[in-house]
Amino acid sequence: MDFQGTLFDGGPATLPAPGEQLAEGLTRTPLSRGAWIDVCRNWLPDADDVFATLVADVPWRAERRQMYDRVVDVPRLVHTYAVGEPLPHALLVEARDALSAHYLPELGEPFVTAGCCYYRDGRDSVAWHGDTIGRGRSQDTMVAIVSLGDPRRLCLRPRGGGESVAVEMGHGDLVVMGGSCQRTWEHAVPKVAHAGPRISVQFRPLNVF
Ligand SMILES: O=C(O)CCC(=O)C(=O)O
Ligand SMILES: [Fe+2]
Repeated sequence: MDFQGTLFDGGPATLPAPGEQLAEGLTRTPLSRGAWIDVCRNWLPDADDVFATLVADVPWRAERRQMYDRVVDVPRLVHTYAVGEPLPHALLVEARDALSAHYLPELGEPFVTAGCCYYRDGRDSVAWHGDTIGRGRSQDTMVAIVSLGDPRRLCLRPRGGGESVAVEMGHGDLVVMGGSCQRTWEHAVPKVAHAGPRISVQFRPLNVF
């Protein structure tokens, strides 16, 4: 597997003071129509250990069905941790709580669910969609993604047409889609010719899917 290890290997498996660390490390890119993305590189400590634990311990199931606002082809494995369900790694609890604390003034509520997706190789992908099953259809919200394993591109394009943008999501990186992003833009993780395994953990507020 050729993803880069973290700087934190062997160090204490805790996040630095969340507000401080996120406030310093995040870069916000405004998109059009009130959408934006925040990116923080190398955010999650011990990403190697979290990745290995998730591969082994998450009850992965195949997903290939209708989802979001249309029928999309979804070749990847998934599992969602619902509200109150224990997460499979302590660092994910820390990450979720750090995100909730940092974004509370803007979001007004905590992140409470964790959707996990396992892209086994470059053939696994998710097609263009917005997370619009719940409140994301009509309200501003946030979806915070922690990426583990091989880097993959998150592509975003305005609904109804326009130029797309792409963010590389690397091992331990944090990418947050916010504002109107779920309803005014779409996102996708396209297939690529060569990629090793990648896991995405998406933290969402209540009733955002
Ligand atoms: O793989 C990712 O990071 C994005 C996944 C996604 O957009 C979704 O599951 O709704
Ligand atoms: Fe999505």
